[in-house]
Amino acid sequence: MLISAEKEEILISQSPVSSMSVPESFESPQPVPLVYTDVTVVPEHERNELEKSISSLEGEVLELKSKLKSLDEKRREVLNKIIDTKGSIRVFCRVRPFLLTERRPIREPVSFGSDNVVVRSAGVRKEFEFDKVFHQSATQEDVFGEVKPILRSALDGHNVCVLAYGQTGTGKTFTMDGTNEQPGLAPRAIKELFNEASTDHAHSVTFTMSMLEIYMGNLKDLLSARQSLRSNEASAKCNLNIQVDSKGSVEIEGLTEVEVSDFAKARWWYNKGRRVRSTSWTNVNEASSRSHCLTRITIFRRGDGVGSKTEVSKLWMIDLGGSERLLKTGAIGQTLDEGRAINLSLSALGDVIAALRRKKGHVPYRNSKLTQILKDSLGTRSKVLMLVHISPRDEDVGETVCSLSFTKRARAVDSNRGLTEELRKLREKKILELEEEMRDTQERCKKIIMRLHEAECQLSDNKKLLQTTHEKYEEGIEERVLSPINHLKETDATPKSSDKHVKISKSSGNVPRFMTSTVTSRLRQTMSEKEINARSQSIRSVTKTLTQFSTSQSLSLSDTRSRGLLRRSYAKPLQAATNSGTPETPKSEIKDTSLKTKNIHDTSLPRSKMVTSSDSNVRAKLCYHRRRMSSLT
Ligand SMILES: Nc1ncnc2c1ncn2[C@@H]1O[C@H](COP(=O)(O)OP(=O)(O)OP(=O)(O)O)[C@@H](O)[C@H]1O
Repeated sequence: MLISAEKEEILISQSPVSSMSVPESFESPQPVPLVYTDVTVVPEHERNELEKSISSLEGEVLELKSKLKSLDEKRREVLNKIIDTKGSIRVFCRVRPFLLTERRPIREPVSFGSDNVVVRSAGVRKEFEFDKVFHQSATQEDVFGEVKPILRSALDGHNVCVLAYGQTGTGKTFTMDGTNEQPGLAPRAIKELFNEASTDHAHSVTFTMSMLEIYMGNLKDLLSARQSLRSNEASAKCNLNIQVDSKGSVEIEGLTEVEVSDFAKARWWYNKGRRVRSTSWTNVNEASSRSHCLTRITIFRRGDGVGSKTEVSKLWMIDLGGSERLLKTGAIGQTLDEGRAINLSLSALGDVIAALRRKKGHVPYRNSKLTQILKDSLGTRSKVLMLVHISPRDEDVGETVCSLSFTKRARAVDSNRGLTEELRKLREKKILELEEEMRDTQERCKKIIMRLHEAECQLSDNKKLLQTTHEKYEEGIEERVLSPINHLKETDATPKSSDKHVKISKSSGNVPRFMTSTVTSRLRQTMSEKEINARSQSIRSVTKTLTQFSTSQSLSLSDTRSRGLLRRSYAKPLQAATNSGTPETPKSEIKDTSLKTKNIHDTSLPRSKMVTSSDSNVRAKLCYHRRRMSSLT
């Protein structure tokens, strides 16, 4: 037998032989020195390694995902604790700066600290406490920074409500919508949701959006296609009904809900809703100040695991109607009605928040449309953030005191004032510790996500490589095994012109990647080539003594494994020639393991495992391959 299939080893002559100007007339296979080259075994070796690497990467990805899941649960827990310790209903105050058209008084009626506001009017000093006060110089970014944590909470499955409250002209719309240059909370929050969702590797998150307006107790769909109708008709036809399902989840019948796949789409719909709101009121005395505008983002969060449920949560961003006391300003007619409606719903909202804050048994949600809609988002599992806006003007002091009093009710119980100094310090310490734990967990999550991303990329690359390798490998076997004898002839023949090399190079381009030579194998091959060149003279004389390739030593190609071996043994030198960029002609020959080469090298090793080299380094390397090859037998 010429080739021992079990040994997976083939002795081939090296391409440099072709440079020895072998006469074309030389019919019988040219006896050449037998040089073992391990390039024939590298592909098998690499494929095995590829498979091993894939299975180890798959294991790592699973492990990382489970670690990420438990860290994510921990992060959720810690965040929830922080929000609960700070208070699930938080009230901030934002003081509007003086506008260019306004005159600054010598003694400003409103002064403020980091968490309190003091109003002086007619010799009376009133102080109000808040979770945070945003001064006149506070930017949109500063405000958003405080809102950000509860957005994370919305993504974690909690219903969240952000409300802008205050007298007309104090900056509610500026805080919620902002301008193109200074975007407000709503566009920033939507962007942040998309950002956060894109980094969530354990869940797939999708969003839908709805916008509506409550005016005089009627609900108007701001994203409806019917908005082309004139304002009055539209409001009449869009009086939507509020439904509560058995689980207590609130739904508004017929309200348009658009799927938003990215921030650009969400922004487009948001702007559309705002436009509809502002244009529909142009004939009605800027009544937009006397309506509430509600934007709802519904979050659908589904785990990657099989059978995992979809969690649904809502983020409400609400620009409330102006809170001024229209009844006391002598308003009449429609303005009076609007004022009544607004005051009713705002006071109902105040009652609900106060009841929740006091953890009172009964929460009066049914007293207004606004509180009915927000029933499932103002509850115990929800997070509420109210931003009270006040004016710095002297003329507005009365309204300022009213607005501040409204929120005083809302935060009467959990406020710091009710706590002793010791308890207050303890609470602050606990919050700091939790925040530290949160940062640490987030940092660990980030590292795991990075590694997970790397591992997934690596895994997908390796899988592609293995797939290509298999396909090409199978194709190669089919093509070449069809006519093995021709193949033998082809490899035995000495190409006459460079055209032949081009052809070879082209065909070798189809050689599977795992069959291409590695850096190490190319190095070994180069060393072997050098060795051959140095010995070319002695080789010439020796060749004559070599045994001719006999028919009894021909290959049996009925065995598929032998075919595979053959194919690999051919493909590799071809590719090596291509890689080297030299027009070398691979003049490969398959030699019998029993070739009489004893006269070349006196060695006890079987000929198939014999390596010729005078260089000790090469010998050492090749010895290693001898060992490896013998271990395959
Ligand atoms: N923090 C701020 N910085 C700069 N300008 C502000 C700020 N707050 C409000 N303004 C400006 O004050 C004016 C009134 O603000 P805005 O319209 O937002 O008030 P509003 O409370 O929403 O009024 P309405 O109830 O009528 O809708 C706007 O011109 C706005 O640009």
